[in-house]
Amino acid sequence: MATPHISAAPGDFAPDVLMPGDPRRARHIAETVLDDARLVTEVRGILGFTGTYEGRPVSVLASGMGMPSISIYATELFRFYGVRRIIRIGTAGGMAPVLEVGDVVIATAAHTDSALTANRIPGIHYSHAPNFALAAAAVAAATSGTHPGAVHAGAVLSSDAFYVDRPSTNELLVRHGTLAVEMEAAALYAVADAEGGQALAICTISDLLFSGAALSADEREVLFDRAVHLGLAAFATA
Ligand SMILES: O=P(O)(O)O[C@H]1O[C@H](CO)[C@@H](O)[C@H]1O
Ligand SMILES: O=c1cc[nH]c(=O)[nH]1
Repeated sequence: MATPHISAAPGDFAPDVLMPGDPRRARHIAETVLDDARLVTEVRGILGFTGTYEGRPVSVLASGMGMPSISIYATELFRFYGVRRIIRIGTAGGMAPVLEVGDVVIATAAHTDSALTANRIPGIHYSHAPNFALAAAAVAAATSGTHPGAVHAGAVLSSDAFYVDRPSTNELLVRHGTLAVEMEAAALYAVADAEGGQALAICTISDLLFSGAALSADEREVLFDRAVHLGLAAFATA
């Protein structure tokens, strides 16, 4: 049973899926974190693998960039492949001055400028929230000492645009507690709600909007191990 965007066979995906934006990050996770990982789909170069982690089946599938793209993959996984939980392993731009490059943000809420989710329930300002058990388990793993390093929990902005100049909007968002900007979490949370699944986004800060500090593209591809292990801990304990 292939879908328009996934060529895997029934049963190829585990119920738990890690979802980075970048297909090469999906391959890196499969090759360095999972045991016995095998490629299960590569339509449009969006790579998906299934293996095990500490004996539990886990899949990893790239989402591509932006809310339309992650909405397609998350919907097809929940609706047609029996997937129950998706954790986005993303990068994000740091907005709040407390953040440093390499910090991890567990997205306990996602604001958005996108009409994609606003149109789901006309007239309603939809609340984009992760599954509470997954978020609580990731926060607990972050504070357990097993995965040291700065981890923050709070709201992100899921933006439709990467290249956009809106300093006053960003300032207001930070004043209202927003930590970082990325481009998928809100849509993932809305799809999970609509499809009866569970979702969470854990993002590594790849650059700082207020200082210009940034990871290189190569570093962005691999420097998210802490986020991956927090996600795997959340799957195991939620
Ligand atoms: O690194 P990923 O997971 O793709 O996430 C961030 O990076 C991309 C933009 O460069 C957007 O997808 C944004 O959300
Ligand atoms: O600034 C950034 C960095 C990563 N992802 C984004 O969407 N924005």
